Amino acid sequence: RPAPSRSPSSGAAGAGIAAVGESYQKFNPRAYLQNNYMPPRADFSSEDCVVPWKLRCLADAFATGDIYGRTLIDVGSGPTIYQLLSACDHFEEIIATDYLEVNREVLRRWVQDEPDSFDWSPYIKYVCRIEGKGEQWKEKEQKLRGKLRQILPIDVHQPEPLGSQLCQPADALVSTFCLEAVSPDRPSFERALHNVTTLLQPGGHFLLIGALQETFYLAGEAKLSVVPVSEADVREALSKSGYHIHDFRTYLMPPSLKIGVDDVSGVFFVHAQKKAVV
Ligand SMILES: C[S@@+](CC[C@H](N)C(=O)[O-])C[C@H]1O[C@@H](n2cnc3c(N)ncnc32)[C@H](O)[C@@H]1O
Ligand SMILES: O=S(=O)(c1ccc2c(c1)CN[C@@H](CF)C2)N1CCSCC1
Repeated sequence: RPAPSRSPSSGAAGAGIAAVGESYQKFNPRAYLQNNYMPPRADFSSEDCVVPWKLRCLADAFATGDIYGRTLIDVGSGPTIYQLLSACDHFEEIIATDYLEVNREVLRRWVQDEPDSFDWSPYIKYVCRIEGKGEQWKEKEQKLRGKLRQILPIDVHQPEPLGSQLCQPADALVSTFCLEAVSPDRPSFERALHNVTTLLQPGGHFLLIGALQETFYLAGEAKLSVVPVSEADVREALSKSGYHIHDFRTYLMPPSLKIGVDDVSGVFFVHAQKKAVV
């Protein structure tokens, strides 16, 4: 008998992952954007709100000047681009990725400035303001559109998440609300992190944002399961995948933002660096 396959497609782990993939077939990008990226969660009125906090985390990380290079890959982009706004001055090419064609199409339509695309201007204006470079928001919007040259399919549960499409490891990764939202349990979360780490060159930086202690979220008809993770769980997973953690911040979701679209308790931001091979 051949040795049991260790690929994620076999056994209980494979069944859990297959169920996640099935649940995403009902994911509605427009509903997801409405739930998370429009008021009340899209509130820019105070630095204490979740959007300013998250955009500040990303802007501060890039402002160090330590994170730059030729390519940055965004893992599990979904229908959103806010997570790339502070990156676009530091990379020649940004590669967006998602599991679903519906989300890749939403991103393509935004890049092409199609009339029915989501209005990210409040986010772009805010990032221009906190970066303090005097950049006009339309300038940053066009700059990001110009850098977003590839929008690729991805599956973080595969040992090679991008299949054979990646010619060389990226200089940096970004991933927001993806790994915990697509993993049925902690071991698959850790394996997914290990898999995406193969996309990053040694010494490369990873900006990882996610949900703390969340068990579900809604996106139209879809109700998606989320593996609840704590700060310690995230730190352990990063350590197992060979990262050094430069910065770890958490944000506690205020009751006013607990609006029934999920049961998230908080948000984490990590600036991690893949250890160079010695
Ligand atoms: C909660 S959304 C995050 C979207 C976006 N990054 C954000 O910050 O809002 C999770 C995303 O993971 C994608 N996804 C689902 N299964 C995946 C898989 N196996 N590998 C990679 N991405 C997957 C979904 O299509 C969805 O766009
Ligand atoms: O923290 S958010 O409200 C947010 C944004 C996205 C998500 C969640 C929370 C929680 N559920 C996740 C499901 F995976 C998706 N936020 C939305 C505005 S921009 C900063 C992030």
